[in-house]
Amino acid sequence: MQIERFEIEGLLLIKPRVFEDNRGYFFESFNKQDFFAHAGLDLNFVQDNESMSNAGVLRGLHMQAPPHEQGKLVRVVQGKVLDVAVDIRKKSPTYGQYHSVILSGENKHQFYIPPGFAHGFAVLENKTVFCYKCTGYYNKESEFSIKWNDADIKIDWGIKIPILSEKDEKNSVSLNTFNSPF
Ligand SMILES: Cc1cn([C@H]2C[C@H](O)[C@@H](COP(=O)(O)OP(=O)(O)O[C@H]3O[C@@H](C)C(=O)[C@@H](O)[C@H]3O)O2)c(=O)[nH]c1=O
Repeated sequence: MQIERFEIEGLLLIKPRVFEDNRGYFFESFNKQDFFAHAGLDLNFVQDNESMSNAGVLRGLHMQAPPHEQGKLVRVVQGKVLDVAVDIRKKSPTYGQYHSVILSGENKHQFYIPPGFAHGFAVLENKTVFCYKCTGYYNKESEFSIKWNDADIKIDWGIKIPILSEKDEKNSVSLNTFNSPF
């Protein structure tokens, strides 16, 4: 397992060791001990999620407020996404900045997004299966959504008119009107 860090502190890209043979492939998609040894994080995941989306779908930018905040370890089993994390930690020197990575069934990379980030992804291939582990349970009342096309964050999604949920279309707020709970 290899770990890459970025300018925005806390975000991690995990590149697992993949074993390939005549049957196909095998890899450990999560190992608590290894994660602690390599990243120094003793994560306690309580919920696993899976979604499927077609190309052009954009889910995000989502987060849950404390005490229901979530760290997320996200990956793609099949297909490809542009995955984005936006720093919304008020005291962070990189507040309002984002980092994006390509996650695909092919590269098998995983992105760890700690609490204090808004998260979203744009789907680049049909029938993309997206899986993630969360350190907190889903709590509808604590959910917030920031506009995918926020004028201050300026995310380069590579999609002009995405397919959004009704919730993301109607209930997302701009970063400049958002009072971050982090
Ligand atoms: C996220 C979630 C949704 N649901 C339900 C609520 C709703 O009826 C249906 C679809 O929910 P959503 O539209 O919120 O799904 P989605 O837009 O895929 O939400 C997800 O987006 C990505 C970007 C994230 O970061 C996740 O944390 C999560 O917010 O599933 C749960 O029961 N448990 C959950 O953990």
